[in-house]
Amino acid sequence: MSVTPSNKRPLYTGYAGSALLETPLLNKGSAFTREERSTFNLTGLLPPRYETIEEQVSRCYLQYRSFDDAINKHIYLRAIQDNNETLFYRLVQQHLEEMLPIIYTPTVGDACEQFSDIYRSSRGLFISYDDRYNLDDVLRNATKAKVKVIVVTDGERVLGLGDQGIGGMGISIGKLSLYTACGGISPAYTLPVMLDVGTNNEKLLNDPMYMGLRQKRVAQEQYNEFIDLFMTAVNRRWPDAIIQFEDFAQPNAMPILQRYRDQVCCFNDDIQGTAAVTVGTLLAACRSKGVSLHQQKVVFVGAGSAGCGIAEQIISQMVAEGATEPQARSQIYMVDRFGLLTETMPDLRDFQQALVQRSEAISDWSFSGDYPSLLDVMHCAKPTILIGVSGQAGLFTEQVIRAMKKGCDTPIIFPLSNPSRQVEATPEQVIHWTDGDVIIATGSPFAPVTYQGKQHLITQCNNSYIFPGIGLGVLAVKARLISDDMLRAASETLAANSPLANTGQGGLLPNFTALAELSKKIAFAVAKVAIQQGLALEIDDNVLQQKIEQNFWQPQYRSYRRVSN
Ligand SMILES: O=C([O-])CC(=O)C(=O)O
Ligand SMILES: [Mg+2]
Repeated sequence: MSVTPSNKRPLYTGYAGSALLETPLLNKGSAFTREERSTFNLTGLLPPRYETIEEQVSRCYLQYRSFDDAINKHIYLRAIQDNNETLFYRLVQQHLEEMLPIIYTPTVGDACEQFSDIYRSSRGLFISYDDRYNLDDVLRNATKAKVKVIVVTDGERVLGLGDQGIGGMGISIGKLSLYTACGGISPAYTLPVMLDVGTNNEKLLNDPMYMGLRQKRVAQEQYNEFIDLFMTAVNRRWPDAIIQFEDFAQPNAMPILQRYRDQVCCFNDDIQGTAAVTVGTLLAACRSKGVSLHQQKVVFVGAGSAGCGIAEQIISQMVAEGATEPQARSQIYMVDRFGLLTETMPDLRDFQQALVQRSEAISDWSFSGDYPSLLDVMHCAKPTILIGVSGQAGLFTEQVIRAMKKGCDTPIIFPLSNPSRQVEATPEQVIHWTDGDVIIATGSPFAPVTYQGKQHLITQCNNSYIFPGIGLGVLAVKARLISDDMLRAASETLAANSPLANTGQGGLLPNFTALAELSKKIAFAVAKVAIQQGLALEIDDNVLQQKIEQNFWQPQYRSYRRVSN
């Protein structure tokens, strides 16, 4: 069977003249040919030379290099995105490693914080609480007829930067840029959404530039009603779209996921995406060390929904490897603000209750406070894995890391908090404090560290390894829901592609430049599980592979045919 990939087919459009140049999904700028300029009333609107996309990319890159600050590079790239999406993705594709930290973590964090200050042009949907009874109309205003992936945030917990109000739109945009650049989802099918229910960030409320609702976040009951209205309206308008929840605050993230995950094709990136990438990276780390995950003792710093989500996924992986569930649970230590979560600790959330340590398990520990501190846990439990999801810089102190190293060889240490400045310890610190005998991965990108003549690559354990592939797989087979087993398939595929585990060399995870190929593999594995679980279209492996390849959008200009409006 040979089918023309979607980007090779001509596109029929009624847009012409300046309207065509102002439509970022269609604009080709100086690459409009002589014939196109004549057919689409563009003659005279552009400099006379006809350029290729490669020539356009060269000019953009030259301009890009003229900016020194990351935030200015970000603003520049976003401007190209809002002017000519094909060119934007071609540029990013050609300079992926250099530009991902600019359009995504860590610079996207600054862009969220400064969102109103650097605002240039509209993108996506801002759905304000005031419009809650008008949602059908608002969704109609999104000119995209077919939306396949939505990233929605309410901006309450953006990366490790807390409440950013409408600034959260920056993260929805950034995630979707990766869906396209690394997951091959056409930008014509993606929609960033910001649900504006106010902000509790005083600085923003007092900032004359702030462009969101100037009020405190609405009360819980109103909030729940709003989310429900949104989910219902979105499902009515685009019943097949994947909805990715992003950067919701802890008290809402898990309940929203639980509420909708069995009804709508949705997932929470911070809980499930982060869990899937962390488990995949841990599996790779264990394999490269020659040990099994189910033999490890794991300490978490940060027992929020992200930390607990990862812990649960580790437990199910340990069980899949043959551990009993109680055994697996006994090997997980969750440390939060007040210390180790134990069964006597009051006011725990439901999802934390299942992860407490039993009193008898720590009865012979010596510690001075009400609950064991992180350092106490290091001394008494002798963990082999340490994961930071606290959102707080500096929590992995020298004392903590040295205590861990004393208790085990080659500890596995993942300070995952984002962006870079929120990291629990920098890779350089961790490498020094462990005398270079450590396996490390971070959430944000860090440069390699040379210690005693040896170069350590710093793997970026970021959910961007997971979500583009999930999207591609789910869309290939029109999966109805996203199950835990689908996420586990993503983790295992990631681990199976670890350069370090497979060859003893290179990073724990493939380079970002390999993300597109990796996403296709993840998509295949995820889609297969969806089919096996009866959640998707039944198609055979060859057809599935073909669909994934064919659906993978490439940033190339299509030829246009004019139709009358
Ligand atoms: O965006 C990232 O880099 C990872 C993520 O989801 C978060 O930290 O909330
Ligand atoms: Mg996030």
